[in-house]
Amino acid sequence: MRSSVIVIAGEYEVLAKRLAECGYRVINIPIRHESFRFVEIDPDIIIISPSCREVGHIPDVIRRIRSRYSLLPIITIIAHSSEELIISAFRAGVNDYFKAPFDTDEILENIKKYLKPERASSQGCCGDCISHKPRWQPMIGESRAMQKIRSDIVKIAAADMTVLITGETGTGKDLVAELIHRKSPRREFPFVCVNCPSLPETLIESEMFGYDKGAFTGAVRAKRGKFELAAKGSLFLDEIGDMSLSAQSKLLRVIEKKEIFRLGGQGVIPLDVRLITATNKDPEKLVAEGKFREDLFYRLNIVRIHAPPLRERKSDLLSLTAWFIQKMNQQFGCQIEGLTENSKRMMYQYEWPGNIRELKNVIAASFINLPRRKTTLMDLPQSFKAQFETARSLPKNERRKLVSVLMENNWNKSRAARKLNWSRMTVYRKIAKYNIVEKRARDQ
Ligand SMILES: Nc1ncnc2c1ncn2[C@@H]1O[C@H](COP(=O)(O)OP(=O)(O)OP(=O)(O)O)[C@@H](O)[C@H]1O
Repeated sequence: MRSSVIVIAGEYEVLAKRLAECGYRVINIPIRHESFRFVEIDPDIIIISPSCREVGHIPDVIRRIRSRYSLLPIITIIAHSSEELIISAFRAGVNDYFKAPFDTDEILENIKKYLKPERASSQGCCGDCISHKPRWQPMIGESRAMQKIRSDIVKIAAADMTVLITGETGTGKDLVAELIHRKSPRREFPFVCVNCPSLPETLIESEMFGYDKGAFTGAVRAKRGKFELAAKGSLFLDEIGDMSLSAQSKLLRVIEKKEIFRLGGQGVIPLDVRLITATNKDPEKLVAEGKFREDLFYRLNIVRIHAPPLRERKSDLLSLTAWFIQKMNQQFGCQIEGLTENSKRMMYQYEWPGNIRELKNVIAASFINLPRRKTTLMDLPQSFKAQFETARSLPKNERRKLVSVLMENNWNKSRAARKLNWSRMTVYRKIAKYNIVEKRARDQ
């Protein structure tokens, strides 16, 4: 088994030396101007250790890494921290943070916790590859919608068909994909996950189909692509709606021919994988707009599962909250029992645009204040409370809400998007959907 690879973004010589002594392969990269595409490195963990001048970039750096590597453990070391910064780091997806100066042994212990054997043996590069024995996570929720999804998963898993999972961001599509694999006859074989937008255009073929030795300058040894790595198992193509048109045509060819060729390879490799794809976009709309090939869409949309937004299954809020609190209790060595009635009320009233991921991040951030027995309103992160207040002050009707925020912000779409906690694309989409025309306040 190869040694675990630890990337340190920024400087921390003492720690780097100690990790190397412990047998880890340590790679140091700069924080600034870094693309965070670890194509060759395939790290097991990343430690972000910024200089004083770089501290403010932490949330952005974490977000950029997270967008490509949804499962990669990220730890940050902060010398001059504020509560706000730590919360932003959690919201951006960090797993753990340490305040410098820290005890090196303590951080070593924590690193071990994140280096699970299955991760250390995973292979791959862009995006995350989950190997034969992934750390499976349960799917929490007893709402009618979740019960339906569970029973659909069981039925779909047994039928070896291509699946398309749709749903807003953070609704648990990755989890659904993992469950389909886990319950399928292919469960003993790999579940390989590819984050489509993180695959650079120039590397798509070598990453997906692999290459033989000497296929191009620098190909000193043969490499298996994702399709081969997933042999007899499942290949999960996440964020398929963001795949370029040229990548789509390559994928279509493989699906139609049911075979792949390695770059520079002679033989044909028959395809034996189950394809699972997911998108947080509306695939029919992408097809209508010419952004997604219709022929490919029909090949992928054989069985469909839709993960509903959290606002439509609020009865799951309490069990999800309890689950995340329990996980954080283990992580931080706390014994929090749950939420106070006021906190619960606030959680119920909120619409959760970031869905379960947002809920998880809010709970994680509430641990910063190390609540005593129950999480009070005081413990909930300030940013969440501000978001809640904004949402509450807006009209319920979505069109009216959007118009009112646009007017408030002088029709600046970026500011309106920030205020609504939507992406700019969502703002533009909704403007089109509701036929909103920029007018003076009195005309709307
Ligand atoms: N039902 C659930 N029970 C427990 N945890 C969940 C559940 N659904 C989602 N999560 C957790 O919420 C987070 C977001 O889920 P996931 O990454 O699967 O969402 P997604 O829909 O794939 O998001 P995106 O479209 O942004 O990729 C993950 O940490 C996941 O483990």
